[in-house]
Amino acid sequence: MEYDKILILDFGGQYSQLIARRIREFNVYSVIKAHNISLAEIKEIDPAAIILSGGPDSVTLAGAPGVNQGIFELQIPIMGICYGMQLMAQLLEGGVVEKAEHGEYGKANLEIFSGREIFKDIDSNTQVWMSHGDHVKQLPDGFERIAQTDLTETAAMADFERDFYGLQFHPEVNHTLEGKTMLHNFLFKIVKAQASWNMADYINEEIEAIRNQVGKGKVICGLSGGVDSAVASAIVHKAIGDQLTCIFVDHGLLRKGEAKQVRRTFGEEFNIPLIYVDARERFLDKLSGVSEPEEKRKIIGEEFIKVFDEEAEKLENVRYLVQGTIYSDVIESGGTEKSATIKSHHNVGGLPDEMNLELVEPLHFLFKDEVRKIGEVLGLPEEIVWRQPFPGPGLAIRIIGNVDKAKLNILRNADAIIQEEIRDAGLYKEIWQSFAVLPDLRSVGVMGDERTYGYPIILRAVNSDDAMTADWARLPYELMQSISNRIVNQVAEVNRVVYDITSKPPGTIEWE
Ligand SMILES: Nc1ncnc2c1ncn2[C@@H]1O[C@H](COP(=O)(O)OP(=O)(O)OP(=O)(O)O)[C@@H](O)[C@H]1O
Ligand SMILES: O=c1[nH]c(=O)c2[nH+]cn([C@@H]3O[C@H](COP(=O)(O)O)[C@@H](O)[C@H]3O)c2[nH]1
Ligand SMILES: NC(=O)CC[C@H](N)C(=O)O
Ligand SMILES: [Mg+2]
Repeated sequence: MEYDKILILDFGGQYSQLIARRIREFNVYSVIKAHNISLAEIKEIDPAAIILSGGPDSVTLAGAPGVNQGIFELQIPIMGICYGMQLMAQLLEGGVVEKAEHGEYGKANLEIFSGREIFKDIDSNTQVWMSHGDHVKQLPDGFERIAQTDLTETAAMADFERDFYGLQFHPEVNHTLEGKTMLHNFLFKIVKAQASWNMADYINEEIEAIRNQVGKGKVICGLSGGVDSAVASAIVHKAIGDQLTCIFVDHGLLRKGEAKQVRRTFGEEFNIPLIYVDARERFLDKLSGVSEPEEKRKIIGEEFIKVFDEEAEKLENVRYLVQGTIYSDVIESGGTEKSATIKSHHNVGGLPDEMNLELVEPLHFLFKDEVRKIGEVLGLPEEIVWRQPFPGPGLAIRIIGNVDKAKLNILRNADAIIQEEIRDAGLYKEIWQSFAVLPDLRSVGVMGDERTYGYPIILRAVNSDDAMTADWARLPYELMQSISNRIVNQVAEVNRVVYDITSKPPGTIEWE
């Protein structure tokens, strides 16, 4: 690979992947490694620059994660972000870090008084996002203070001679309004990187990695009809051709008409063999009487793997399972060392402990909008690339409490009306997800002078960039009225429609 590489050393920060993603957006290659890799490995990577990420630990405590001191002798630019800056200050001669009297969390005004290239084209006062309890008390030799906030004297520091920079705030998050400019300045004015890497290169690298991983072995791919698995299978197919077979599982938790539509679209558009598995009864049996959300997720995750195992057995000599897992699935499932489990995504935290098949996940570190870009580069049809996400556990996590056929029917009918109305209003692509939720309660209504006692349907529609955060969509009133009318009139068991106006956080997109 002949592009400039930016090496990110990870100290367990929540946003380490976001740093990598910002760099990819500038068409520069980046690679994330654990903070403690050896100097020899670093030299092998031969980075054009190193970024030290944030992290939950405190450098003031014994046993805090460190880094090989040799990086400071490589004569390449280094940027430390938050914990990374504190570590730099502690390791370099003369620097002192201590616990601050007060932490600084959230938005802050950064006052810049120097900075040359790193703060080029940025106003001297700009909003940044902070999340720290420690601060740099004394600068290491050769450094100067280049910015401050009300609470933090050294909010940024630089050694212009050696091109070492420390930022106490997080340039990678959107709340740091000029964060992208700062990273851009670092990459192109300081590192002088070439913007020569792109998604096509990503695809080629993945193809090579997949070939190395699977060799001549046979591979199956869980194909759901969603964009992630469509893109994952397309990449794997490019890599290994007819070693790949796709498996589409109908677990009885799909939406109205979905099984048919997926079989048609992929049967026609993809020249990859597709096996359809009718697993409706077995999933519903396993879910019968179960109401706890995490329990449902685990059951579904496990049953998926059983189905994949059985299909693999039939095909013989299959050792690998491709999944369209993306980074938000991993983070929410508590899949990185420090992250908490919000919900066990069936394809990550919901997997059984023992697995026969080895996973192949070419999109593991990407965010959804990047997956869509790859889908476009690969020339996948627009209806696949721009399909709204639909969770693997399907309608089971949109029915609060017990799942049964009667409830599935109600939810399917209500959901189909929402899909149709959103499409007719021309909003399908613009909205991240729009769907119905069926809660486990009923209320009183009056229809045709009769008392009704029926279920409400919760309408959920959100805007998002990457599913990590989301806001409820400001749907036009006429559209909401039309959805409400149609659902109450056409879905017999429903007598009320409500709209969910909660963002994420504090809510999540799905209800379970
Ligand atoms: N019904 C299914 N049959 C086979 N595999 C599935 C099914 N549902 C989900 N999977 C597998 O689980 C992975 C994760 O599901 P997820 O819903 O996150 O992705 P997706 O369906 O590919 O895309 P999207 O998020 O846009 O719906 C899929 O990429 C796929 O590999
Ligand atoms: O494949 C999946 N398996 C799952 O178990 C799962 N749970 C949530 N989702 C989808 O992930 C995104 C974030 O969802 P939440 O805000 O509800 O956590 C949203 O797009 C959800 O639809 C899932 N996808
Ligand atoms: N976000 C961070 O990297 C925090 C660094 C360190 N844990 C602090 O509180 O100062
Ligand atoms: Mg899906």
